[in-house]
Amino acid sequence: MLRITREGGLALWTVDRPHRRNAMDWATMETFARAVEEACADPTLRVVILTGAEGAFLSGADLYELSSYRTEADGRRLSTLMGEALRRMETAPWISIAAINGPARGGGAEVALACDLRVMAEDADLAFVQITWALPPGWGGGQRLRRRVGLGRAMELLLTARRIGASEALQLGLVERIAPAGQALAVARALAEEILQWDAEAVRAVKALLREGEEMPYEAALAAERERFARLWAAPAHWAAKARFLNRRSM
Ligand SMILES: CC[C@@H](C(=O)O)C(=O)SCCNC(=O)CCNC(=O)[C@H](O)C(C)(C)COP(=O)(O)OP(=O)(O)OC[C@H]1O[C@@H](n2cnc3c(N)ncnc32)[C@H](O)[C@@H]1OP(=O)(O)O
Repeated sequence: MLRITREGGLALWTVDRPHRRNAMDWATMETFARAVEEACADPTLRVVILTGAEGAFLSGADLYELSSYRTEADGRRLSTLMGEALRRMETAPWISIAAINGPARGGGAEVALACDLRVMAEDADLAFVQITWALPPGWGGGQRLRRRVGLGRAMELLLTARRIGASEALQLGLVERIAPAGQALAVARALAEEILQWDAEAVRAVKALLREGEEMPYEAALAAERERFARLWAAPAHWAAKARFLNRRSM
């Protein structure tokens, strides 16, 4: 199951199947996909933290349940359901943070990569183990990994399925912050609070311009960035922030 709690503009999504090390069964994947859609329709949501229950992040898809789904159509249903949900998360107006609190395997590593930001506990690890199941990645993790670490390194990680510890993950640019053991969620919350202090429209603009810049020709991305800047220049939040600076000596 996916447990969802909400505190103001922050939502916490916890994959809660500890007896399976938070492997996602169909019901959890469908709930996850629905949660992404509903979150995209909620203008008050600003940050989603995604984590796993009881010391594991996500161990991918549920290998027990999936062993009864053997056809190509089943494979397509699986890669479409999660592939589309993760893509939607990338274009969502809110910021997603993966709190990697324990092992992330296969599809679990792909989910982490699709988030906007990642905090990883120093004793957690990530592994793209798809090849050990005679599969390539199918939830978009191959493309995301290549864009992040380059072709050769992505090839090496996908073809060895080796475990990547927190300091290597940081060095490779696979995660943005490292947390002490047991503190991934706390550090992710602190990161969320840092983001929540800023103007919501400006945060959305930063995400949008960085995400769209990955997909647009350079000149078009620069033009889109200039346009977003101009729009927010005229917004009240910008002038309120400037007024706080300009008036600070008269207070
Ligand atoms: C189809 C999508 C595909 C993809 O694109 O990659 C996948 O995601 S396939 C799944 C890929 N994931 C894995 O291969 C991970 C397998 N699990 C592990 O390597 C380890 O369990 C762990 C995650 C490193 C945790 O190890 P540990 O802490 O030692 O726990 P256990 O191994 O004892 O597991 C406890 C319990 O959980 C069950 N489990 C773990 N992972 C899965 C899973 N992905 N699906 C179903 N069940 C899982 C494990 O079997 C144990 O239960 P019992 O067998 O009942 O004891």
